[in-house]
Amino acid sequence: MSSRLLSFVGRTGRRRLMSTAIKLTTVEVNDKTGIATLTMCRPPVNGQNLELLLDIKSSINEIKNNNSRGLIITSASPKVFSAGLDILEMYKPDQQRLRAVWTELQNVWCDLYGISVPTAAAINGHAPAGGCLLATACEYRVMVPNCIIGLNETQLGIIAPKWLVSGYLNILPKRVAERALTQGRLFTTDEALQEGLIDEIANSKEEAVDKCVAFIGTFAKVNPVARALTKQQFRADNLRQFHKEREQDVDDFLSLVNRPEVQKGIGIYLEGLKKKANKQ
Ligand SMILES: CCCCC/C=C\C/C=C\C=C\CC(=O)SCCNC(=O)CCNC(=O)[C@H](O)C(C)(C)COP(=O)(O)OP(=O)(O)OC[C@H]1O[C@@H](n2cnc3c(N)ncnc32)[C@H](O)[C@@H]1OP(=O)(O)O
Repeated sequence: MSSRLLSFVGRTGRRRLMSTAIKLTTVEVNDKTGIATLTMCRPPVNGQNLELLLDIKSSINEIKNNNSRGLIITSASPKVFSAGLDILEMYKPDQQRLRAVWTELQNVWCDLYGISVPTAAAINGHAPAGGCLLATACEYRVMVPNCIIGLNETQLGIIAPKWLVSGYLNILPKRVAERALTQGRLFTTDEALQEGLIDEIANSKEEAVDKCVAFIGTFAKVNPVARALTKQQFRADNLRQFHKEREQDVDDFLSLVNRPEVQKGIGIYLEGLKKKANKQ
């Protein structure tokens, strides 16, 4: 939960500041299907800052504990599923906060990747980098047309750590994953379908959610314990490896982000994003 300062004029005519708690995710459980939809709501692009990551983590835990039959992750933004890590968190960063951001990204990934109920992503917009990470942590992906998805880290001059790549490797043939990662390729919706990075295309967010519901429905007659243990068997090696390396991974991330040439690169990248947004 993030807290925001709201400014308003009180009866005395003085401007007052009020601190309110604003949740950056919502969880809605459908009474009929028992499926929970986790929606990210951090405009404009669901940039993954510390607060959004904490809220995603707490929503996943809520779903774990409320006996939902499945989890669908989607976005409240009309054009973007998630633009990945909020680049502002990495620019001239406060060190403790930067450490917390990466730790929470790790937490979100392992909670979503490891949850026992069926998971699906209704990708209702662009999903680069950390957006792709969330989608590939799920078991099924449905995406709307004319968007992009992929791990573009090498395009940014950085290496995606192993755990970030492992979702990719669960889905794509090794040959395709290696080429896409070394190129920092962002797939269009059609290309993603062709390569198997997504499972279906839907013409709207609503249709994407419906298709995710239908996927989760395919498990209706499967014993949930047997299903969960089978999923765990497939994912346990990646999770074990991740837990071995997670502390070192945080240190590596911090030292990478703090390098002067990386800081310079992030500054230029941010400028480019802002210029592009102003042109539109
Ligand atoms: C850059 C070097 C990083 C070095 C870090 C070192 C180590 C990290 C190791 C690994 C980390 C990997 C995980 C990551 O997720 S890194 C993040 C990578 N994400 C991206 O490259 C996506 C960038 N965004 C886009 O491509 C487009 O915004 C997008 C296709 C998602 C949407 O396009 P659209 O046209 O709809 O929107 P825009 O006009 O581009 O953006 C609107 C608004 O939002 C701001 N913004 C966009 N993305 C981000 C972001 N990731 N973080 C912060 N802010 C973002 C953009 O600047 C616009 O803002 P404003 O000008 O309106 O204020």
